[in-house]
Order: sequence, then structure tokens, then C-alpha cells
Amino acid sequence: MELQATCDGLVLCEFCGVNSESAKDESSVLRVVLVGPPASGKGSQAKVLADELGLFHLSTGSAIRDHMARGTELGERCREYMSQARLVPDEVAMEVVDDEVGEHGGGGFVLDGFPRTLHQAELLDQWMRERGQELDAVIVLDVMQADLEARVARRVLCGGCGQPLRLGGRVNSMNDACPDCGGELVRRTDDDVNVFRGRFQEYLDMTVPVIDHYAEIGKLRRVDGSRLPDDVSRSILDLLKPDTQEK
Ligand SMILES: Nc1ncnc2c1ncn2[C@@H]1O[C@H](COP(=O)(O)OP(=O)(O)O)[C@@H](O)[C@H]1O
Repeated sequence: MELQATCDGLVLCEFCGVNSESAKDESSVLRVVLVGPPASGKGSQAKVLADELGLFHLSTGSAIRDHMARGTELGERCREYMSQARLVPDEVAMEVVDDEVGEHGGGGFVLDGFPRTLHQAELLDQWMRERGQELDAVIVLDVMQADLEARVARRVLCGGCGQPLRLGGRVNSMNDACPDCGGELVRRTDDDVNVFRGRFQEYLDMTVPVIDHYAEIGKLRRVDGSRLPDDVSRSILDLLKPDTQEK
């Protein structure tokens, strides 16, 4: 498909004549990866970033769960790995990114949960090279293991409305009711400390090499993720400001 630039800066499809969404001026597009250990808050920060900067947010974990819920062929390929809390094969994770970002990421994107292995980072780099694109920044949220374990121990969920809550925040014990819907509080299965430690070790083994890779090529930015969520968001946005302004 041939796309042609029009005088107002949009891009016109040669075949259907439609000004596509991906038509945003290429130079204003921001492409960001958020990396961090489990419970570092990268999912929430990715959402803030997407809302504030108008980026497409892809959480590969959520996208895979969605495929499984819809019973797609890709979802079926992931089911066994997911049920054993193992990473899906790198090529399958890349396929999810290719589908989703290929379709919706034309105006810029923030990835959360990908790349998770060095090979995935290489696949992503190649995928972007093929499109004549490159990442603007890879942001890592630094939080110490002890702080993460304390977070996990306090994290609960309303079984009714599904919102995440924190013991010592709006609720004090598992016997409290959800302050919004009155629902019963439950714990996520992955909020068990042993499950957390397994995932943290996997992060050290598999994802730290991704961080090293992006540090080597000058794309890495570090943010102290141990502060209040709003402060973390501000730091990330400040850090990306030069990129958004330059563009
Ligand atoms: N980049 C990835 N590579 C391989 N598997 C992935 C990837 N992202 C998600 N998954 C699969 O999805 C599961 C849940 O992903 P995760 O990012 O931990 O989601 P969440 O934090 O939303 O629970 C992982 O255990 C793994 O099986």
C-alpha cells in the first residue's frame, strides 16, 4: 500500500483515499518502552504516559490474556505458557506487538512488558529498523527488591469492582469492604511472596540484559520508581520533554 503525504501534513492512502490515523507527522511521534521489575508500577505509569502524551499503550500481558479470553489461535498458543506462569516464546510475544502496534501505534506508543528478553529487544530493534523507525527512550523504573516485596504484601483487589487497593491506604485489613462498591477484598495469586520472588529472579536473569543493551546504545533513562506514583509520572514526563519538544 502506498501512502502519500497531503498538503495538511496528513497521509493519504493511494487506494482508498482515506487520511489514516497513522498520518500524524512522523516527527511528532514518540516511541517509548517502560521496563521495570514486577510491582514497580510500570503498568500504571504506562497508562499515565499514554493518556498524557496521546500514545497507544500496549501491555503484552493484557493483550495475551485478551487473546485467550477471545479464544483466538494466538491465545491458544499462549495458554500453556500462561497457565504455568512461563514467558511465551519470543517470536509469539513479537507477533502480539506486530499486530497491535502495527495496527494502532502509528501515532506513537508506549510498550509495557515488552521486550522482556534480549532476543525480544533484538526482534523489536529489527522490526523498527524495517519501518525506518527507532525508539526514543527506554525508561527503567528502579525499585529495590525489599520495597517491592513490601508493596506486594500490601496489595489487594476488590473482588466486586476489580479496583486495586492497598492495605494501610483506603482499607486496613482483608476484612474491610471495598470503600467504593462494598465488595469483598481478595489477593492476586501473583501477590504471594514466593511467586513474586520467582518473577523477580526471572526479571534479573532475562530482563536486566535488555536494560544493559539499551544502555549500551544510549537509549536508557533511569527513574526512581520508589516514590509516590504522581512524582514518578512527573519525572518520566520531564525526562521525555526534550523529545516531545524537539519533535
Ligand atoms: N514480553 C513477553 N514475553 C513473553 N511472555 C510474555 C511477555 N509479556 C507477557 N507475557 C506473558 O504474559 C504473562 C503476564 O504478563 P505480565 O506482563 O506479567 O502481565 P501483568 O503484569 O499484567 O500480570 C507472563 O507471565 C507471560 O506468560
